[in-house]
Parts: sequence; C-alpha cells; structure tokens
Amino acid sequence: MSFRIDQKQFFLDTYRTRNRDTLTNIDQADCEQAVEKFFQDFLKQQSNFGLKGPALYRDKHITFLLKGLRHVPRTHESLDASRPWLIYWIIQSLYLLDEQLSEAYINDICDFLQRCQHPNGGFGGGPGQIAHLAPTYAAVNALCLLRSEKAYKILNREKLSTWLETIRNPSNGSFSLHVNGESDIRATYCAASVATLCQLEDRAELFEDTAEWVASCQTYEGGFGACPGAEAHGGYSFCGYATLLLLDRESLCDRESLLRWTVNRQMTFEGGFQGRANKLVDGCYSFWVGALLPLIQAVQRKKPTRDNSDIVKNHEHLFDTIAAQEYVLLCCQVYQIGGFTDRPKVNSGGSDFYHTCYCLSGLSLFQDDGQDQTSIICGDHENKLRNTHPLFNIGPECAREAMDYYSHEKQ
Ligand SMILES: CC(C)=CCC/C(C)=C/CC/C(C)=C/COP(=O)(O)OP(=O)(O)O
Ligand SMILES: [Zn+2]
Repeated sequence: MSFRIDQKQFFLDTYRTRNRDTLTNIDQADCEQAVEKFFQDFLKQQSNFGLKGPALYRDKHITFLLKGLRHVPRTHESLDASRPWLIYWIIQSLYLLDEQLSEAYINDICDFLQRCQHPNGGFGGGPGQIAHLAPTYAAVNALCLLRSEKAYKILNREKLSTWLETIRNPSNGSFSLHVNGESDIRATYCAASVATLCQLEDRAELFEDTAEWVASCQTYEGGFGACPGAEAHGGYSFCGYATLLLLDRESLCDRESLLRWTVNRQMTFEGGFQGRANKLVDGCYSFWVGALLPLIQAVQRKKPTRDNSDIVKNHEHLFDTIAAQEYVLLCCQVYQIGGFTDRPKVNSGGSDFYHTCYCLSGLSLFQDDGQDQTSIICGDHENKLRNTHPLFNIGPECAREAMDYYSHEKQ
C-alpha cells in the first residue's frame, strides 16, 4: 500500500517535536527504533484490510465510545464540569458511525441532562453547577441527537430565554459564558446555536448588535479571534462565521479573506489542518476549520460572482479532501484502543472523546461534497460516515426535527 505522505518521516518528525521539551538529549538510534516499531505495527494493522486505502476502525471506536458513555455519571476531577460535553461528543460520534443508542441509554442520558439543567435556565457542567453557555450548547445538541419527545421536553425554553438575557452584554451585543464570566465569540455562537435549535421566540431582541460585535472579531489575517483584537484561530473562526450565518448577517464579514485564511490552514505535508499560523496540525481542526469550507461554499453557491461565472465550479480545488481524510484516518486513529487523537504518538497512544468527535465530524464533512450527493471517500466505501450539519454539528435531520418540534411548542 502506498500513502500520499511519507508516513514514517511524519511519525519521526512528530516524535522529535513532542520530545523536544522533555528529552534534551534524545538518543537518535533509540528514537528511530521506536518509530520503526510503531510504523511496522501500524502497517500490519492497515494491511489486514488490503483495501483501497486506509481503513476506519469502526468497531473499535464504537466499543471505546460506549465504554465512555457508561462512565459519564462517575466522571470527576478535570472533566467534572464538562459532563454534557462528554455526552455530546460520544453520542455525536456514535451517530456518525451509525450506531443506534439503546432505549436504556437514551433514558439515562435524559435523566442525567435533566439533573444538569439549572432551575433558572441553561445547563451546568454537572448536577448542581451554575449554568454556563458551553455545557448548555452541548446539552442542547445532545437532546437534539436523541430525537425523542422525552428529550425535547426536558428543555425549559422560557427559563433559557430569561437566563440568556442575564448574560447578554447590552452595551455591545456580546454574551458572557456565565453570569460575571468572560465574554468571547464562543459565547455568541453557543447562544445563537441554542436559540436557533430551540426556536426561542425573543431571538430578534436577544441578538440586537451581536452580529456587529462578531464581525469586529475578524482580523486582518481573515479568520476570527476570540474577541476584537485577538489572533485569528480555527475554533473562533468557526464560531464567528457560524454565528453570522445563524443570525442571517453573513454579509457583515469579509468572506474572501476568510476563505483565503481558511484554505491556508491545510498543511501540504501532513494533509491535515492547523488552528492558526505557525502551529501544529491537529485532528480537531478537521471540523473547526473544515466546516468553514462547506459553509462558505453554501453562501457562494447562492450568490453569483461579479462576472456571473459560477464560482462553485472551482470548489473541489479549494482544498485537498483526500489528504484531509488521510490525515484523520492514518494519523489520528488510535487503532489499539479505539478513538482519535490530535496527532500520532509513538509511545503513549491515548485517544479522547473531544478529538474522536471532531475528527469524525471533519471526516464526515470531507466525505461529502455537499453538491449532488456524490461522496469522495478515501479508502473503502465501508469508511462512509453519516452526514453532519456544519452549523450545529449534529445530524441534519436531528436539527430539522428539533426546530420543527420547538417551533410548534408554546413557550
Ligand atoms: C463551541 C465552542 C466551545 C468552541 C470552541 C472552539 C475552539 C476549539 C477554540 C479554540 C481555543 C484555542 C485558542 C485553542 C488553542 O489551544 P492551543 O494553543 O493548545 O492549540 P493550537 O496550537 O492548535 O492553537
Ligand atoms: Zn485538538
């Protein structure tokens, strides 16, 4: 099997980079031996499949994710305040892998998320914690992914609206992540996403001036920073552009410069995306940066260019979709234990639910050209994932059904 990138050299470079700070006197021979062993193991795994290209270890990922889901109620220490996130990352990943959740899991998730909802609106990172926009976004996405009335009914929309009012900054239209918390572009995205999915009735007043504040976060580089004046970054660029689309104010930003910045985040050597200039490639940017491309293309498709030529004709050349898929499949999959990571690790191969969710979500977007349902799949067709909605990052029908339900529910 031949790979587009020099995989072995890549592992070697990554190994050296990762050990630069901890091992000052790294022994060259040991290093190359470790990489050689890792590479041979890796090739053995891949050749078991003998397919058109790299394989997706679907069953390993499902086992890893279900095991994680069982442990969420007992999660503590560093992830104690991120439990709705853990649920969302895991069930979005299972959705993409086309693994149906059992009724027992659905009931347990509903009960747990209900306990995370604050009596005054919004969700905390766990039961009894203060409401925060990040776990609120994760909890709402998770409820939508469950696609059941029982899940939809958990959400108190009236209280959610009241709470959002209290964290809105009326002086400039931005939002704080929680009462007295920091204000950044993640907060405006989380607020706009939940207000749209839950069809909050006071959306117009809630988001007065918000789009102008978000547009002021676009930097001279083309991407968006966390707040006005901050460095452009993939995570914040996604939040910024998606918010403008959710608020139907996309025309406030400089789309051409955002597109230029976005396509330049794909690295020619690794094939994956970095989050900002001069930093390392990371699998999670497959979604945060990767989702900007279909979002921008969807807008371009609607609008003719100045000379009336169809700009979308060129869309396939905007980035190398096969290289982007290869990075996720070859460099981020942890085939020994399932799940995904940011970049290859020779010694300790840990995966996590955050990278599993965003590697799979990015891979799903790369596999779908969004135009005429023609998929561009790297490897065997068995690698095909379900589609995700690039604005919310849940299944497109999950978003549609939730909005349909809430638009008919009296607030
Ligand atoms: C909806 C929501 C909560 C979105 C979050 C978006 C997101 C991923 C923001 C990234 C934040 C950031 C500056 C990371 C840089 O970390 P780093 O310096 O370790 O990474 P880098 O070297 O890749 O920049
Ligand atoms: Zn990452």
